[in-house]
Amino acid sequence: MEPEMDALKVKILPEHQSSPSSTYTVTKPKSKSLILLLIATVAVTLGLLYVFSSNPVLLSGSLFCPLRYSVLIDAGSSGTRVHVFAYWFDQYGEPVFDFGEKHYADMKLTPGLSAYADDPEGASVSVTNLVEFAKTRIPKIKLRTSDIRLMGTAGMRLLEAPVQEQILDVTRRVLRSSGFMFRDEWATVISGSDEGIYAWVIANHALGSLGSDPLETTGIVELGGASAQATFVSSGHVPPEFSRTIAYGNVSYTIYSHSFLHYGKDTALKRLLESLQNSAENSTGDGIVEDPCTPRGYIYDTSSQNYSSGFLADESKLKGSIQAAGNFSKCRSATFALLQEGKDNCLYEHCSIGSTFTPDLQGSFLATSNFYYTAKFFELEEKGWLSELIPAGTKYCGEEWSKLKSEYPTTEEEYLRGYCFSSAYTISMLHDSLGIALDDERITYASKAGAKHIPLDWALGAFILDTVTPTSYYGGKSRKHLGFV
Ligand SMILES: Nc1nc2c(ncn2[C@@H]2O[C@H](COP(=O)(O)OP(=O)(O)OP(=O)(O)O)[C@@H](O)[C@H]2O)c(=O)[nH]1
Ligand SMILES: [Ca+2]
Repeated sequence: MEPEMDALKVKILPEHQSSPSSTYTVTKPKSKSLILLLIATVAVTLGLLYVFSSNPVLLSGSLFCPLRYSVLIDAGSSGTRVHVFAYWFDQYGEPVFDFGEKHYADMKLTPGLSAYADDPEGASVSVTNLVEFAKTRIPKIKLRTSDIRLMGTAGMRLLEAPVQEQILDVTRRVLRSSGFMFRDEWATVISGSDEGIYAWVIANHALGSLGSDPLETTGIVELGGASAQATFVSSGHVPPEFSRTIAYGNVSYTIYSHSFLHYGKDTALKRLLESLQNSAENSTGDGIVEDPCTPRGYIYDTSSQNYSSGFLADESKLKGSIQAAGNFSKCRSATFALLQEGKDNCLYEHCSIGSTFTPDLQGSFLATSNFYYTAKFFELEEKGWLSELIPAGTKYCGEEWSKLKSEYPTTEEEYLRGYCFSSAYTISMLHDSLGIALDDERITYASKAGAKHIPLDWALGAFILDTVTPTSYYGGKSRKHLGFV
């Protein structure tokens, strides 16, 4: 995304703003005809201003509404992504967001920062590269007034606090010297509840339901690498520990938001394999236990370094005790058992996953991240996809690994190996545990939403919310109410 060049050739800048590179300097006219040319140019410009002023969008980002920039780094378990936003405030002081390629750019690097637990300094390379990418998308003159923030999610949440801080301190050092506007407290690990709210915000912004009737909004269920989120407006009772209230425009939303830590696709698969290994070690038979979530013939010789998330167990340790024996219904039962672990510690009227309360899901939902990747791989219909996933997963889990590799030669093995597991896990989570009916057409899978196909990345929701509502980031103010950005 090149900084948007100005539509007009002659800029009349507000006096407080230095003239950016795109402004042409009008030189002293040498003759009468030049003076006439200058007068004609100014007259045409004023005429255009009058015409355009009735249509602010055309003026946005160039004349009275200069582009502003913000950078957000999402430190996820399977990768770190930098998001670069260009935005402006219209003549009413309202922020204008555009996530098209002219005003938005992103890049992802693997592995995630949590993979540097044993070498926190190693995280600096990743963050430096992401910062350099961001700098290619923002005019140099704007860097010092553009904020950069880093938000860690489940991958970082799973680290011991001291290790988290070591990695965060490394990122703070890089961000301090980046040339962007930065404060140490802007590199943090966010709560799962915040992560869910941000994803809900971008989804409803994209769908145009942000600011409308709460019961018209769309919920989000997201299956990440190390955590899963469920976020939606519930008309039922929500205990305060699961309830979040956000105001957008003049509408207040009371939202159920929870992040199921350890229940991401990668961490759940790791837990399943570890539990199988434990039962192999405790078995009285030949010490080999079947793994119903991995296609027959798969050899557990992948060291976790080969996986982007770094969360999958070092599978080579599993050799000799676990045998791949893909079987969808057995995998669905095994993953359901995983989701029900800890249920006897439930303190609520009912718990959906572990000892966590979830109100009955209501309204429409978007299923994102690994739910999306799995449904997309099986080329399922967007509506009614859950019921289709069962036969598709049953067939896939029953295939030989060598056949799958030859059938999908361009699919990364890390992903190919996980589709048996993720198909069964999707059903045991969304249907068996959260109670979504298999034929419920209100839940669709997606990675983008709305007429403008906006990416459903929680980071975009964080950017929106922090621009329009006061946050601790700016001493209780929002970007909208601050002069510097
Ligand atoms: N099948 C498939 N899986 C993918 C692809 N890209 C990413 N993933 C998987 O999707 C998950 C990443 O989704 P994200 O929501 O970005 O998860 P994350 O941010 O890395 O992890 P969290 O810290 O839990 O949020 C990981 O499990 C990846 O292995 C893809 O192209 N295909
Ligand atoms: Ca994520």
